[in-house]
Amino acid sequence: MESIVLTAAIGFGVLWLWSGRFGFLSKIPGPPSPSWIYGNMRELVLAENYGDYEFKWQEKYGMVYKVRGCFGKDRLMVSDPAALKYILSDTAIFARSDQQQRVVRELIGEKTMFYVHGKFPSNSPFFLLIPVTGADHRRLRNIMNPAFSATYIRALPPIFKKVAHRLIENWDTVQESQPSGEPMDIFHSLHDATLDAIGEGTCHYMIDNALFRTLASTRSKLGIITDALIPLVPTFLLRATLHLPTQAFRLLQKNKAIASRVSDDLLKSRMETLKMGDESGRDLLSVLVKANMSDNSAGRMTYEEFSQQIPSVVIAGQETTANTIAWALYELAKNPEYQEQVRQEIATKLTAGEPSFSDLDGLIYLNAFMKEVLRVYAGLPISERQATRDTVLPLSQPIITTTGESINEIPIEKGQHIAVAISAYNKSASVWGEDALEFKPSRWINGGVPAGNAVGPYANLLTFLGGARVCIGWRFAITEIQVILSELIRHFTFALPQDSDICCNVALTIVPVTKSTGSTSLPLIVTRVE
Ligand code: HEM
Repeated sequence: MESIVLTAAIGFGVLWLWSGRFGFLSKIPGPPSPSWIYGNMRELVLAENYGDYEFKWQEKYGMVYKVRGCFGKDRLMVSDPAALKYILSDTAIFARSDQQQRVVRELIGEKTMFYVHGKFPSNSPFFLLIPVTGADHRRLRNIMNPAFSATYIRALPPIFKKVAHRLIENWDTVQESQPSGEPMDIFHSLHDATLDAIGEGTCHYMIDNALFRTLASTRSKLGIITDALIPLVPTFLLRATLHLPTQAFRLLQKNKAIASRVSDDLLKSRMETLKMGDESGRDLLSVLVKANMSDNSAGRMTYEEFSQQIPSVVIAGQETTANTIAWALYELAKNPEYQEQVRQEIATKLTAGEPSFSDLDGLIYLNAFMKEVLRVYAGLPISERQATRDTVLPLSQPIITTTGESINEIPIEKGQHIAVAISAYNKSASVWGEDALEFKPSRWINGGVPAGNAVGPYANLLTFLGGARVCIGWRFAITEIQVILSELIRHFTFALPQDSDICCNVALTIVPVTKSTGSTSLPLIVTRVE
């Protein structure tokens, strides 16, 4: 009996691994795969600088091509605007991949807005039955949207300015304790600052930095294999693994427990305020607590849903924003002239008082620079999707198949993995021109950027994705970056140490890594402006 079950399981596994190998996708061109185990994944995610291979593949094969994943599974890399719009518009056809869904469910829970969607891709041998639908995602977004609207975000610059000044004090203290001109690692303190900004900007609450430490670490060969195997591992085994006593898993469990305790405290204290009749709060916490107390089923949020949204927002918004500011300071350190131009602009256009929305919008050089950072250093370079049913992907430009046909659309089979190539879209020559790979803030001033027909919500960038799952916090992030960057540039100059050897690695988001030490860090020479 045992041998029958074993043979059936192996047969099923082999079938699953080989499924799709002879479909239409076999005609889509792409780079040769150097390994059956890793496919092209090592080139994709372990490149010394993110995109070393990917951007060349895009140049050679165009905006839709095929790469091989682990164990021979094909995936489609997509940066074609028409295809992207189609993929991002309908979460019922293109859901997050089963690998991502399982990780999110174990790390946060199945009520987080990252998790809820339509049908689940069901070609995985252990596919899950999810008791929620796309309607739950829409309901959660509708409840949360007012706390991320332009009207609410307009109130945030003073909060972000306070956060920036705490960071400035922190850097002053570090500077006093070290010889002048010595490099200072700014990476981790930026993460603490963006955690403060999210806590105060969404809940008027200071999240304890010492407790909620970032998990940023880079990817490894083992991580690639683990990612590929996750959809195949039974849930009980996955849960048991996450409780293994390794440093990373302990930190993960601790963060989860803290997030749940913080949510409890927040709910209780804000409920008290509301019961006392103060309904004036418009921040995310007030919006969520009011929804939890609501009698109207369309606008109601259960306690479980409430407690999983706060950690989701922190996870989504802390690292992405901190890394973007880190890359901005790195580029300023590389471009001393542009840095001085931005500093002059801030000195003449921003008073020492509270910056308003329109003051921030009027900073031409700072905004051009920020857009270029968001374009070149898209925080999340790839987002995975999986088709929940057979469909046809439209293309804005025809591609030539390996059999020589010119095609304007690609048939997609249920279960197909799609990589939404965010960073590649932002660097595509057909969208941004021949100098797309260069870091060039002036393109935003001289009118060299595409107008209209945007895929993403801001400046035609895909950095915040687009469609139904567009980043809910994109306005929050833009305002936060504008305020924190302008205060840091006003108070400090930034220069690269002589032996600087920073690489751009991918963890989940893209992080600066010092090549000689292998550590996630960004040492810069930071000097007070007198
Ligand atoms: C530069 C900073 C940021 C970048 C580059 C960024 C990027 C993204 C991207 C690409 C997604 C889509 C992920 C996917 O579907 O695979 C996303 C979703 C999300 N982001 Fe952001 N984000 C940033 C800042 C923020 C901030 C500050 C917040 C909150 C305060 C936030 C909250 C969220 C949430 C809750 C989602 C999930 C939306 C949903 O599934 O409906 N993000 N973000």
